[in-house]
Amino acid sequence: MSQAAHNPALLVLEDGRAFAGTSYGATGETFGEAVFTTGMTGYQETLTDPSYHRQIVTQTAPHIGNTGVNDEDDESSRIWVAGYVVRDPARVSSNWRAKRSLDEQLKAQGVVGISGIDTRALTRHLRERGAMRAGISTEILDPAALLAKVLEQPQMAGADLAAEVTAAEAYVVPAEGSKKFTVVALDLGIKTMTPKRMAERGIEVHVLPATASLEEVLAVKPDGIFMSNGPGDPETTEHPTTLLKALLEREIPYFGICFGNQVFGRALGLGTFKLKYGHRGINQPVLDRATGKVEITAQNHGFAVDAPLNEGVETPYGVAEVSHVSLNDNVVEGLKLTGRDGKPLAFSVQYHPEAAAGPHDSAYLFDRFVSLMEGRS
Ligand SMILES: NC(=O)CC[C@H](N)C(=O)O
Repeated sequence: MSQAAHNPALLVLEDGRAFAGTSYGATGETFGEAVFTTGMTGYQETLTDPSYHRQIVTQTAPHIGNTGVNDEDDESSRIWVAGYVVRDPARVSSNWRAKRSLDEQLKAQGVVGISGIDTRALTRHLRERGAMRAGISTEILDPAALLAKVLEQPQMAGADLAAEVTAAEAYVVPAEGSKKFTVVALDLGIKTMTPKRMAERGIEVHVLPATASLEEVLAVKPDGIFMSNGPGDPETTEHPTTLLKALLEREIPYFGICFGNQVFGRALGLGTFKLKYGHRGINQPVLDRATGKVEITAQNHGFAVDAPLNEGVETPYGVAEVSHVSLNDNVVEGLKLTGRDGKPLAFSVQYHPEAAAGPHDSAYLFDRFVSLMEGRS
């Protein structure tokens, strides 16, 4: 190991729990909400998921970095996690696509991390006490001093972050093969794989910044509307929620993923709330209540929609129902709306059917979006 790998680092949680470890990635200090993800693979996709903006992510899998970092698997243009916590980083990257080590990539992008700590104890702590603010430092190694800085940081509840991750300019992802439909995708922190999964099905995707107006959306003459995943508290999504209400009023088919599920819930008049420690990983079981099928899903959410599980909700746009639930804790994992004409109008899921790095059980939802638009064209 290099000399730098032996530099000390400190992780402190806002309730005072501290973990002394070794510097990993960039040196310096960083702050965010401490959360854990249970994915055994896909660390490159995790790191570049904009929904992790302002979060310090710990991997429950102990050995991370084995396959290095390649030029193909990024889910956006940069690493978004605020900090990274790994038990036992790989000393050697081994994969035919690897261009550099994970440690090098973290350093190149200035991402401060810590390794060599008991990530199982950290995960158990977050599971018992809930996700909470944290800091990692290679400079302040006194827990009380770092804790004082952690306590100055903003909470995730109430955080309005979409503007910090959205595209500055609109762009188009062309349909692969012959074009069947045009969709506007509102970018609240969209991942690369999402427009791609639509393009593969003949959809031309117009990705618009989170601030796009109703006029800008309608100017595209979309057959359908999509709203993406994204960081922050769904209670702050006033503009996307107002926009979606206007689009549902016009009976334009809608599909939402993750943040897009929460925006949909709010547009339907439902509330959202913060989960104790959230769902993050690529091994989360979900029940599709219409078919009785269980999907193993990719997830990354700390908030959820509050909806009655066993009765429909009357809304100005039709009747809404809970379509999917988590088999771990019954949290709402999907919503569907039947329009005033009795036909399906909109649906959304709290998890990630685009699922890079898998699993692909939920890819059928993109086909369902195509069918939804066919049913209304
Ligand atoms: N991946 C997402 O879109 C997450 C949505 C929201 N920020 C949450 O944590 O619940």
